[in-house]
Amino acid sequence: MRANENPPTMAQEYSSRDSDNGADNIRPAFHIGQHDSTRVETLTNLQYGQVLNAGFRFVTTPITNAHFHERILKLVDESSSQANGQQRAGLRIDPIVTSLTPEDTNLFPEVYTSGFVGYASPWLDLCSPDHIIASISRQVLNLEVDYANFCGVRSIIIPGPRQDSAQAGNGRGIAQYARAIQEALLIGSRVNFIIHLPMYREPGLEEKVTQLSISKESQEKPQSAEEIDIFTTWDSWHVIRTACEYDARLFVALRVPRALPPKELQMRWFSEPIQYLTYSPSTFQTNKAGHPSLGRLHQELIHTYMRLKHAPYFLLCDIGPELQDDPAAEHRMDTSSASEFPTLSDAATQSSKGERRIQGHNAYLAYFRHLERQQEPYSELELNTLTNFQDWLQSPLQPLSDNLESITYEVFEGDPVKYNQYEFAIEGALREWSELKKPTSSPDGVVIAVAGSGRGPLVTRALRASETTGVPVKLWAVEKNPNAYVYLLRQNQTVWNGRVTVVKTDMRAWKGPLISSSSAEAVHGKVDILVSELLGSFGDNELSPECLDGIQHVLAPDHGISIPSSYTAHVSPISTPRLYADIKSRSGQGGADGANAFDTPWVVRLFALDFVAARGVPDHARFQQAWEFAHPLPQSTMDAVATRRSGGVVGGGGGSMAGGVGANDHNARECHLTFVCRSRGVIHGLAGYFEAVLYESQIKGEDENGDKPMVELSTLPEAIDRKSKDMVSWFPIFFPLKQPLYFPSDSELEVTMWRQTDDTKVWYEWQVEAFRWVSETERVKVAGSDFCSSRKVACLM
Ligand SMILES: C[S@@+](CC[C@H](N)C(=O)[O-])C[C@H]1O[C@@H](n2cnc3c(N)ncnc32)[C@H](O)[C@@H]1O
Repeated sequence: MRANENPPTMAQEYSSRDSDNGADNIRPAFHIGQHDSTRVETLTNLQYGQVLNAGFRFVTTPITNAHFHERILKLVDESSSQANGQQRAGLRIDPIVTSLTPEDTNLFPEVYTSGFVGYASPWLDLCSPDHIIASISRQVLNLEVDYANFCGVRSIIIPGPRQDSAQAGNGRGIAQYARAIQEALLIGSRVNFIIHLPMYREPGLEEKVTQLSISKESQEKPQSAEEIDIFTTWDSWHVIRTACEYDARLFVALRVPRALPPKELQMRWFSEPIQYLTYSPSTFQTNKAGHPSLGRLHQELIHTYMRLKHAPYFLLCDIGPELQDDPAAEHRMDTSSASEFPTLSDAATQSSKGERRIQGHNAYLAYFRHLERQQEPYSELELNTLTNFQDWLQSPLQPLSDNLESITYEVFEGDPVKYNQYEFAIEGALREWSELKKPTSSPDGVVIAVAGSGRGPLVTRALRASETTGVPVKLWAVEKNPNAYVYLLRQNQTVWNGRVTVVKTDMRAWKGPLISSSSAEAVHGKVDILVSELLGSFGDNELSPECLDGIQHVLAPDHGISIPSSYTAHVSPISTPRLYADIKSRSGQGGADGANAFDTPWVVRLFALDFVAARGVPDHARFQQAWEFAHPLPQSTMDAVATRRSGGVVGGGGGSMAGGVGANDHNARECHLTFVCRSRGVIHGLAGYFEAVLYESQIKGEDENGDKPMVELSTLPEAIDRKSKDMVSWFPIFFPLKQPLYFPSDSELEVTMWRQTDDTKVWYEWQVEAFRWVSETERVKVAGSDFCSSRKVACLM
């Protein structure tokens, strides 16, 4: 995990224990709330109790009532006639919505109010091209937000932009909507804002929401299937949250459609801050027994979303329960309209909603409880570690310049997969030594040095490999951390039976195994197998190349090998709005982490993300290799480095790269990669991974296919299961962009990265540009990120 801080543990409320069958299975818990779109007044205490008794955890409430709606409609009417006169006089005076009166609302602060989720008036039209309607809508929203905030309501759902209004004026409507939300965020300073949006706009299913006023002709014409652009709702959301600067109090309530869109869009939403998944009767199908159910794809979607640490809640809309004890409820049923929300301005459309209040509505809730029980239980690893670390930003470790604590080593040692792979690799190498009769640097056996031994787990594995293969070894443990050195000495006494020689030194200053110190000058021997684990989440970011270069001179020149023998860094551009918001809020805070929050790569278990690059495009894979390092370096490179360093002071033949101008130039790298993106989107940075070849056998035809077996590590999502399944020692690294970079559909994202080095430090630089083909031969740049630099990622000193 390369973790030096721990996230808060997964709260118990995020999981449910299955005690039905006596098993101790913990699985994601479903929090299910209820929304009734015909409700025009706050629930009474009794009604609230009924909803809870029916098995719901929370319920939505209107903030204002029908009286207020009527007052506003009157204001719209009056203002519209006045506006005609003003327009003729060349004036534009916006009407003023006066404050709420006790008649305008039934919501008052009560002990249970914080259990309510406010639902802003559905008849608002914040995008309206009619400035009177837009202005009144905005003012009403502000009043409702302010009042709900006062009452202690902690979340308010706001119906998303009306499509017909939003489309008017070339996106002006959405901008207007976004601006109104931004203003409301300032007013309701303690409230979370949740924008209720469909996953995508389904032609013909566009809700006929009642409005303050809009002419019938402006209702959109039905779209044909080919015309559907499934990203338009996401576009609107992107405009809104961008205008609100990724405010941490802004979320989405996602209306799940009956026909799910392609995975691409599902994953796009997965990466967004979804607070609720909302379902109405139309989402469901009926099973053979006549009960509501959801198809396999819907179940998969729920399963995927429920693995999130902050999993969305479910909001069941218009499925009951009937609140019969309230006389007004009956009345509401009779007068509600066929549209989703009641209107006073269009009585003609009113009809009974009785048919939508399906009998046996609790079947929906029962079905969701059934789905809850179907969720796969968390594995031990998920429960104790992986879920907690989801999207949790950590500073990369710097084991060279810092001395790690025992607890950090303990975390490393908790992952057997890495150590198993190392043991296989050492076994393979030892077999090679015995089968090919390779020379050894000591008469007592193959000389193995574990460089950077930590508390010694690789030493233990090397001893085990020797026992398994029957190949005798001489073992050296080299560690610069003085505290870990004490631990290693103790391990040698208590566990390794004195079979290991422990040396406390920076490996770059080590002169090799001491053969004799009796004469005036100490004699040092060579090492046959150099084992090290100095890899970071991006492979080279913990300075493995520099450290190994520095110790290479102790390796037997003709036959010595390094485990690992090579490692590669890989990147992919990703959309991670939640991480962006997190980094943005840190960057405003100052402090060690905050000041340069965008100039730092972060180690993070990326989870709520969307890989924007297409898969399977020849030469433009979703994950691409940035660069590679291999060990040992060819002698010619070492000679060139030595020449460059010749002016510097390097103690006793050590290989330190420090001390001479340009001595580390050979470890600089650069890459320029092109990623193809079919759908439009936004990226917030680059996900970084690594792969390492620990050992590749020199004995041909050794495995069942006659190939040379390879022992590898990989953190790449596409390869980890094949190469090092269940390995959790490393989480990915994230290179953030200072500003989100939006790109149109069919774009190419060009990523340029540098591994920079001088004689004291190593750092990364990165930049992304978006291009689009405008003809067969011409490509134009459509967007570009700032130039980003980690300034200093790791110190060589
Ligand atoms: C990532 S830890 C691995 C520890 C151990 N091998 C394991 O797998 O648990 C890297 C270790 O290398 C040590 N190290 C890093 N650079 C070193 C250097 N230049 N010389 C000696 N030790 C070094 C660190 O102190 C740390 O103990």
